[in-house]
Amino acid sequence: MPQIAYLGPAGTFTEQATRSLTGDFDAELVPCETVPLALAAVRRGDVLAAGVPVENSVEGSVNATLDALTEDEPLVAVQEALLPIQFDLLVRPGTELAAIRTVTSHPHALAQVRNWLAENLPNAEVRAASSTAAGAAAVAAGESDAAISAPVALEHYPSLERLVGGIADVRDAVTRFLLVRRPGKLPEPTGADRTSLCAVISDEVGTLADMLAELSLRGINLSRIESRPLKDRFGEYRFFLDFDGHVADARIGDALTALRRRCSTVRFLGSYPKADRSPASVRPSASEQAFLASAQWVEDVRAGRLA
Ligand SMILES: O=C(O)C(=O)C[C@]1(C(=O)O)C=C[C@@H](O)C=C1
Repeated sequence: MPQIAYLGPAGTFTEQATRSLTGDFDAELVPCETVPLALAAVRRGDVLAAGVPVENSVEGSVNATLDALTEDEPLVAVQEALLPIQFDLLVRPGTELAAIRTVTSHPHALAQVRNWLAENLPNAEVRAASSTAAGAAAVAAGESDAAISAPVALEHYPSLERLVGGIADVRDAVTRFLLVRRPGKLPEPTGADRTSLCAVISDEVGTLADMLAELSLRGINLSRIESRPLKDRFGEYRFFLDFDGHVADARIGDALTALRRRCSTVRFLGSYPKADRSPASVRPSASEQAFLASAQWVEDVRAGRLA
């Protein structure tokens, strides 16, 4: 049975998302303490794939994931999942709100309940945990009074109880997760795909605008752009781009060819079906047919068949 790593321990949102991402096949889920450790297990070949959080509608990108995707051997995303996010406040039985002195969770979770904490636990010390479930484990071990956790965590920590449920500063918050593997056969195009890549451009006038123009000229819808520092070179960045379409689509292949020429580094991070299955809207001049017909025309001109 294939093994799939995820940000653990059991009871995280990532575990829930990874279960839905691997719902089509039998898999053994392997918890890892951090996203970089989960991705390292994939790179070593210890596991087939890893489920990782990549972006939250409230708090933005999960930087640990973006960095770990690009700072070592290439990996590619093959599937994505969206999960609605609301939190529970878990405590040891009998703990009242007024008695809570310490509260712990994953920093991304804490950021999504900042207002709730300010209103309801203004004097509690807030401590970062490696995941929401690690926060629950800390409460079970008596190391913290309360944890901001995923509702599923209670199943794994039956010694705890839910003091407050449905906590969220922003209703309808969503986190996007990816199933990531070593490079290999890509998922087939579905007409409702997303392509992710990371590009490093030179620090010169107009290079970012030029890079984005390569997408817009081909009618490609950019859904996300994010920059992360290169770390070893102050003031230089890598850009993470998500856009509609599959690398097998003619307009995407054409845009990637142009980006490869323009950027000092391009890393392909995958083409995979979008979780919401919303089809890409493609204008007629960027359709497969238009690209094929125009490539054929150039071939005919070059061969002397047309002028
Ligand atoms: O700690 C967890 O439960 C996670 O799965 C991580 C994570 C994240 O990195 O954003 C996932 C979803 C929520 O947005 C909060 C935390």
